[in-house]
Amino acid sequence: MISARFAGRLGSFDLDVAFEAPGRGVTALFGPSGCGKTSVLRCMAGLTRLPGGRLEVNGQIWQEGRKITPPHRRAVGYVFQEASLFAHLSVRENLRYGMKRARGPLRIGEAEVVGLLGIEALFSRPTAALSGGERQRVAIGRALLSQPELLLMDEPLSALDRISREEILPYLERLHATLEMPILFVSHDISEVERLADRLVLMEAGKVRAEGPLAQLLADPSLPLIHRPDLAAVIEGEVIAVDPAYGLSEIAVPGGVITVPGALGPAGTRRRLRIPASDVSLGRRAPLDTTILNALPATILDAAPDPDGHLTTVRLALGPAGNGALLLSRVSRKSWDRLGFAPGDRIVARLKATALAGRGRPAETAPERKMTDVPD
Ligand SMILES: Nc1ncnc2c1ncn2[C@@H]1O[C@H](COP(=O)(O)OP(=O)(O)OP(=O)(O)O)[C@@H](O)[C@H]1O
Repeated sequence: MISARFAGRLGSFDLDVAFEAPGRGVTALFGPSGCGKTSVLRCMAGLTRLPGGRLEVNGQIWQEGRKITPPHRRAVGYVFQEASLFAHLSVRENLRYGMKRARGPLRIGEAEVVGLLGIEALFSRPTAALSGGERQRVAIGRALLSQPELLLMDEPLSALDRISREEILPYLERLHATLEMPILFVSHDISEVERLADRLVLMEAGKVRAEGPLAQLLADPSLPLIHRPDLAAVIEGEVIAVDPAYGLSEIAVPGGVITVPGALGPAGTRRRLRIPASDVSLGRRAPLDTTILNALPATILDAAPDPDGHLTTVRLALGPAGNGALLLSRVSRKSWDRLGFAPGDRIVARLKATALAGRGRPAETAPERKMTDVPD
């Protein structure tokens, strides 16, 4: 468990934040440029000292007002935007440097780090011969081998091109699924946050505007995130069946089962789905003649027009009882008015399965089961 509060002045900037984060999983600090995200991470690492603060990490007090544990006495791993590897050392020597800096008891071994980040093949290379994504993986490995109690990542992907970013994201997802360690992740790219974070701390002008579970905050009608053009719901579920012939997987989510393209791993694998609001349409009943595979019973929670007034954003709860996962739909205000839906209405949400392609994320493995093995 992490409990953080930092208040004070940095030049002409006022920082006044307080938030909590669980002792495991990824908490994203998200907000516009200059809102104070890096300053919070620096306070957590002890690099910036604000006398009005308190920091507790898994039962250890690292700051209590002016009593501040210096950075070198904190078991913190820090990964920066640009991987700062030692140029004169090989990859393996860089990793060994991390091990020498180990503060706390052994939590993660070299073999596990190397396996998780896929860096064995890079071992003997000089760091100058690495791509941006490879450098960042080595930097993360070095940080992990210092046996941190807490891993801080400040925009670790923002210096990478889109392809390298896509390459490295699955490694970060694996870290998230495997490590028993809290990760504080700073980003101003919501798509990274949607893929990696469990919790969100939304910052604005040096303050915490809101904090809570990711899926809830992404869909909170009182927050500005609801108005973004690429609005999407993030839903966690479990693979229950795979149909290799059609290349489809069935994912059980709270309140329903969603069919998704791709063989998304053996039954039991946890997956995260990102479902764009623009790919969800609404109807009174299940469509008869359509190519749409997913027609899910749901209940309308509420609806609000977008700022320009042409679109309506609808929040839905999946399932016949209307208590399942939160789904979002963005429809034209004209069709919303024409259909005359209202909060509390039971409707059918239609999702285009292709809209979900490749957006799962692996977790624990479980024995393989095919769709054909699942009883009707
Ligand atoms: N040591 C300092 N002295 C003076 N001003 C500072 C100091 N540290 C941070 N600031 C100011 O605090 C504000 C917040 O900076 P910070 O880097 O924390 O924001 P950020 O949200 O991480 O921004 P970005 O997303 O652009 O990296 C900025 O206006 C910055 O200039």
